[in-house]
Amino acid sequence: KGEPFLKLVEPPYVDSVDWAKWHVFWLDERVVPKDHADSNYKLAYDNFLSKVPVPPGQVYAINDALSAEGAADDYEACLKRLVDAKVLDLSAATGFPRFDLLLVGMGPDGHVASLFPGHPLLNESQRWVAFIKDSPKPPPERITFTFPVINSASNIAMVITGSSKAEPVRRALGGDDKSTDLLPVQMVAPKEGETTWFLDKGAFSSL
Ligand SMILES: O=C1O[C@H](COP(=O)(O)O)[C@@H](O)[C@H](O)[C@H]1O
Repeated sequence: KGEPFLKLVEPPYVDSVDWAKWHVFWLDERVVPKDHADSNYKLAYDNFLSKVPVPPGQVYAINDALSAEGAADDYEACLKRLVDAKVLDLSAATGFPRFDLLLVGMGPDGHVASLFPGHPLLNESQRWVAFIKDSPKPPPERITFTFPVINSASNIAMVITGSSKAEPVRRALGGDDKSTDLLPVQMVAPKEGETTWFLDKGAFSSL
């Protein structure tokens, strides 16, 4: 996951980044302990954050001692405190937080973050961070940024690998999708930002 960004931990890139300016968040997280094999924090820490000097106080993991509801409330409150402290901007267009860059993956079913096809959370319009307890992909309990937050970002990097993702990539980018229900990946449409797609041969193979 996020393979192109792993180059950043290697020379010459690692020395060309001002890591002290970074604040790192999770677009979605599974409600499991931070050292659990399913933890997105663990994935990012093991492969990326343990290798670069981002100040630990600027790495915002979820509170894994809380329930899914509690962790979503706590993460949203954390974002609101960072807006008050002027660490995080609000989008003038939407009133939701405006992240500089979101690194977004996609599942073979077209889900992004923990926003799954046909789930009521796709229509969440008020919350910044929501919880889900019936994720069709295990583990079932997660928290996730909502679409208003995703679509307020300045830049979105869609990083998608593997032929199992070719069909939803085709629906999103092929320009000939006649389906009436949009896949979550088709709902990624930043209002004032730019989306860049990073696809390997497998993910690109139906285009
Ligand atoms: O569960 C999740 O799945 C997607 C995609 O995962 P992949 O294993 O099919 O690459 C991911 O982007 C999301 O953030 C994650 O929590």
